[in-house]
Amino acid sequence: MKSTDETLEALGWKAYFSEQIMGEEAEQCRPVRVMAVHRGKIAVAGAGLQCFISPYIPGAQPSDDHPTVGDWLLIDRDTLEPIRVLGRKNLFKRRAPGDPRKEQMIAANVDTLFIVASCNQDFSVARLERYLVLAREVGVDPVVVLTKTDLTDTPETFAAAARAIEPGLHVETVNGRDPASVARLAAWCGKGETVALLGSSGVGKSTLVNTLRGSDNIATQAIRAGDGTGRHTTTVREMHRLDRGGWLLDTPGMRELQLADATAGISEVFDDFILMAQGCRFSDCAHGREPGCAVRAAIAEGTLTSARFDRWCKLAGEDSVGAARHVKRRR
Ligand SMILES: Nc1nc2c(ncn2[C@@H]2O[C@H](COP(=O)(O)OP(=O)(O)OP(=O)(O)O)[C@@H](O)[C@H]2O)c(=O)[nH]1
Ligand SMILES: [Zn+2]
Repeated sequence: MKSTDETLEALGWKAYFSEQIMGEEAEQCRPVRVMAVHRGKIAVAGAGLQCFISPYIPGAQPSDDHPTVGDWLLIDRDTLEPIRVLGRKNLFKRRAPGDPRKEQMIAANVDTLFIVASCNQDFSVARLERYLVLAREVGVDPVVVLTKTDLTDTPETFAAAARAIEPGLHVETVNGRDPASVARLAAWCGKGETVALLGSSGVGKSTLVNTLRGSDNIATQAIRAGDGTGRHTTTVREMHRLDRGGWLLDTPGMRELQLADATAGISEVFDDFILMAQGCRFSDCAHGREPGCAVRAAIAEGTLTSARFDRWCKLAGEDSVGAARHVKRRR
């Protein structure tokens, strides 16, 4: 066990978690955040505490929540044994490679998801929409971060295209290599805030991570030192401290998340579209040549662009089971 001057708030403790602990439990247990998951042990941090403990909760059922990185965990004050995982704000998971029936947890309790894209020929509204679907599905607030502003004369054109996806969507343009420019993301990276990043290969995620992490990673190093195995501990999943006091959950699994992991979220990004489709004469309207199709009418009137309609069809097709089910439920 190692003592630190870390407070729970600095680790991301919020009312959402404290409200889950009642009288007796509060006396016998203390909350800690899971900072890293290793084989057979987890690194946890609490108010004035950093240590490695066993991830196995005595008496837990296979269906119970098991600790993953980002989780808040109650541990026994005396034995440091894990007691239970607190209810999560959100959970990133994916189908386990090799066994699609199994789910693999990636990260929990993320406050903000940076959806990263670049201001160049790789920019794609359709791709951004997919990531937004995923953010909605997971229940995390998205911020679109458009990188490589230094390589274009018109970053605002890209930003405008992204903003048009959804009213109120946060879109920021940055030069990922320039700390002064990345400072635009400060509001989401402050003390106790947890962020994660998603985006295609080459858009500048690693560059952004390096700029956001800034100088040194004191907390992680302390945990590693406490482990006694130095810097080469095989870390499966880990939280990284950001320069501004926040935390970054950056794991290989996070970056590989696919739309297949999102199911019902499509309907939220395309909420207006789905409402419109409820006006079709036939409940199973395919919005083709059917009479009384409200969607075709909206396209003709110009209230719905055919490009957006095409994107919805494409997304709904890729995720047909989930999307169809969700649309039906809402009728
Ligand atoms: N000019 C400029 N180059 C950038 C910017 N951000 C990233 N790059 C460059 O773009 C290339 C790809 O950046 P990475 O940070 O490796 O991209 P990534 O998203 O982590 O890519 P993967 O590791 O494949 O997922 C590198 O050569 C970076 O130096 C930027 O804002 N401006
Ligand atoms: Zn229709």
